[in-house]
Amino acid sequence: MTQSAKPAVAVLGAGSWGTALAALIARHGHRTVLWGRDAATIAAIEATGENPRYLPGIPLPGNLRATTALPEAMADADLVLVVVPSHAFAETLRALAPWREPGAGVAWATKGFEPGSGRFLHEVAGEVLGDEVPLAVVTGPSFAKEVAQGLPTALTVHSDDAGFAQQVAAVLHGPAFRAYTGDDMRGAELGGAMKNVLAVATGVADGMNLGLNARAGLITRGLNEMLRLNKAIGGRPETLMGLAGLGDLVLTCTGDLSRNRRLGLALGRGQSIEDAVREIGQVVESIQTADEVMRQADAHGVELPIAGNVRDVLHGDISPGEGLKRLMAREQKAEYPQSLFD
Ligand SMILES: NC(=O)C1=CN([C@@H]2O[C@H](COP(=O)(O)OP(=O)(O)OC[C@H]3O[C@@H](n4cnc5c(N)ncnc54)[C@H](OP(=O)(O)O)[C@@H]3O)[C@@H](O)[C@H]2O)C=CC1
Ligand SMILES: O=C(CO)COP(=O)(O)O
Repeated sequence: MTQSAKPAVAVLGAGSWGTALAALIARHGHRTVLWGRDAATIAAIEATGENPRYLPGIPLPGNLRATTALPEAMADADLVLVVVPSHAFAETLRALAPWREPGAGVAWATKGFEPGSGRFLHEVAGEVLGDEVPLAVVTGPSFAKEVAQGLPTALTVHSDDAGFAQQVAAVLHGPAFRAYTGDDMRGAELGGAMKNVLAVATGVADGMNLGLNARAGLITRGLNEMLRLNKAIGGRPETLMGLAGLGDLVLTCTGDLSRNRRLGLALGRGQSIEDAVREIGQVVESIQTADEVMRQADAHGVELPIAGNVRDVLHGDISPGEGLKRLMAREQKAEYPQSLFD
């Protein structure tokens, strides 16, 4: 640990969420270095104290440093927080590994699975970094813009290493930010990934003006899909009933700051996926995550009608209207054929 009692933190990924988390941590008095690959964005942060591309108009704390040099960001960092999109997760871990200080744990706020393999991110991290490195996932209902603005937020940090979960939570916890801890990495990662796919569904319904009943029905049955897959993959039900599941599901399904919801809204209004993604101009994790969620579901023999229809709409195989028809035509059944809480 550095001279001051507070751990020094390297935040890797200078998009909206990496910048917001780095600003939060710097405000808490930690030596914080934000790494990003785009020289123009990093230079602008250093020169103007603002991230003009991802968080325009929001002042960043004066003690936050930014760099494009990974070794510089990693030097003397007691804790590493990875906040790149899921498609860049493995390559970022491989890049940071040689520069990690001995004893420094690695946490991530990325949501999704490894594209292509469908592996959980903690599995990827364990393989790339080895068993000895403390790992944690940071997840929960948290729009970057609101965190950057200092608005009250609660999220959760899950790790197999209780001490590391506590260290990461302590770095994040502050006057406007509550960080809880838990030890269910699988459930926490599943919740963060699945809510993005389900947000597309509610966005589509709202884009088609299907009403508030439809939205509430999709959120609730979406939670049911999360709980069912969670049971199959060995996550704990309470994780999905908390910040990592229900909390993030409600936020993303109802809040127009969500890029995944906005994608659904655009599709429901008849826009093409290409145009919608171009207009959003930021990462929309559901596009890859829908495939990986369905890969997990198929592997475990779990039926996920909402997520499956989202996947088919995102592939362009069916229209949003056809997706709706399919969901409404499903057989009548018990709400909980078996308990998901045992
Ligand atoms: N924004 C939010 O409110 C929240 C986001 N998340 C999650 O955080 C993760 C990051 O998303 P977010 O910050 O929002 O995304 P943004 O679209 O805001 O930013 C993406 C960032 O990732 C960078 N990037 C893309 N590819 C690579 C790569 N191969 N190597 C290094 N950097 C790369 C981009 O760099 P460049 O500009 O050069 O393309 C950019 O800095 C996602 O998994 C998301 O789900 C979680 C909670 C909240
Ligand atoms: O994960 C998020 C909020 O918790 C951000 O959601 P979007 O990626 O849909 O914007």
